[in-house]
Amino acid sequence: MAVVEKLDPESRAALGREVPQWRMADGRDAISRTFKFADFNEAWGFMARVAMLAEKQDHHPEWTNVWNKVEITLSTHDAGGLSERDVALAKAIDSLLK
Ligand SMILES: C[C@H](O)[C@H](O)[C@H]1CNC2=NC(N)=NC(=O)C2=N1
Repeated sequence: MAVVEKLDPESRAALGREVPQWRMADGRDAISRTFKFADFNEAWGFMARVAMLAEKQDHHPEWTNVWNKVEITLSTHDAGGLSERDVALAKAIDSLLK
């Protein structure tokens, strides 16, 4: 397994521009975003697509789903915090909505 580095300060400072829809997760070195859909069917379809992205990137979300709401938190367990992998997955997830 390649060593995964935590985000460097410049990349951290750029998060607001790179992934503007994501916020820092409370008390964690992680980013979170909440998605709301019309109903469970839409939410589940979104989760299925995120799951495929996660498998493709070998980078997996921490997530909860309540009916039409999906909350996703991204952090890199192998790095003990945020890494470029989290930014990449967040961008890929956002692109599912376009
Ligand atoms: C063996 C496997 O490649 C690693 O465990 C991957 C899987 N998915 C992962 N997902 C996340 N979020 N962090 C990781 O460190 C991670 N590591």
